[in-house]
Amino acid sequence: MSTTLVTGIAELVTNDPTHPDGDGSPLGVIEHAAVVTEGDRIAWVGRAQDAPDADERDDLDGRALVPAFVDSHSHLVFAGDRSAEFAARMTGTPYDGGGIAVSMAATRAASDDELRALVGRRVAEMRAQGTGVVEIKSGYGLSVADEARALRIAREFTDETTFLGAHVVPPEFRSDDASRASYVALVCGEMLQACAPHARWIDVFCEPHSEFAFTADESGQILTAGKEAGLELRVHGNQLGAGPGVQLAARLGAASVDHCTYLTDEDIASLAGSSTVATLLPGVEFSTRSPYPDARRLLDAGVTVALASDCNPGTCYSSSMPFAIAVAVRDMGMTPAQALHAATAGAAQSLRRDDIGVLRPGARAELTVLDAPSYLHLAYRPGVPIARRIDLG
Ligand SMILES: N=CN[C@@H](CCC(=O)O)C(=O)O
Ligand SMILES: [Zn+2]
Repeated sequence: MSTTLVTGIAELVTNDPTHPDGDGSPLGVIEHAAVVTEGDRIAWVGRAQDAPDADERDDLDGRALVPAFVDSHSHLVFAGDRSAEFAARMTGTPYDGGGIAVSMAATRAASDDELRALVGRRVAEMRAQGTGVVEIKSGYGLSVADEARALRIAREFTDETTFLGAHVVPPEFRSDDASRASYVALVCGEMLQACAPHARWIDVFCEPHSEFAFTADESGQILTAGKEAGLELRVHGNQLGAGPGVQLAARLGAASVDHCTYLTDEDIASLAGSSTVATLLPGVEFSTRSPYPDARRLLDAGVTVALASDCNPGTCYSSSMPFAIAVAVRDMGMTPAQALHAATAGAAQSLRRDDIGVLRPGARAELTVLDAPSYLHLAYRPGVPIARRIDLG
């Protein structure tokens, strides 16, 4: 297998605090560094002066190199857009999840090839901004065939696929309580059976503040059925107000609870005593004019925090992890180091992966180069396209 020596790295973020050449911080920063890759894996990391030889060389000419961003929350399988809904929100209309049915109708009407092309374009957009591994959810099909199709297409782009039949109750099941209950039964039964072969994860929009989303009881039923079918758990929780999602996720051992816009002290205590990662989605508060959560409350309590884009047509049509980092630093109380760690190692932990989000021998060679001498520029230069994933494999 061919090896490549990457030189000219002014600043290398390893996320390996134990590296002997590192600064001992959680980012494990090495100055004047080099990296050797072998195929799709990291073979060596250290100071440039100690670097071994390799078949090929790539000189970064004084740039910073970081682990590729891990985008652990996205909804890329959709057709159409909801720009008019966004414009209405900017003049005061609150977000309530009702628009998901609009995207559902457009997505159901699209052909497989149209959806595949749309997802491909969005993944390429992410890669061009420094993202490596991406998680992709279903959730705009909301029928057995349309959810399974969304996951089959998502699987063409990533192994991190998430069944989100419980995104909202679709309009055809909203007439009364019995009809709603029959949708929950469908998600737990036939839909789950059709989708589980194409998914690693199951997720639910647990949100009592939206009439379209799911209660704690319904969410618990759906997550438990998913777990029995061999899927691992994720939760959309506490997005529109304080609610049961965070504590449900912690109790059921979910890998991640995402949004966490509104958190009580009890929510934070339950996360601190669990293995559940709190995934913050700064683009959502930005694009819905919602209050930003205080990431410091979580970090001070010892909770692992991840950042992700939540790229979707409703609450945040941005695929940019550097944007999420910049907003988290500006408005959520994170330091630039905490935000980068959350967008790489934290997000990897939310996917229960130890082979990404870190640059150490044996990890995947998922590398992002910055057109800047330091990772600080990610937040310092918002909106400037300085990050790009490099593929040496
Ligand atoms: N809130 C639930 N789901 C998405 C939004 C989906 C949409 O509005 O289309 C989210 O993560 O914010
Ligand atoms: Zn989401």
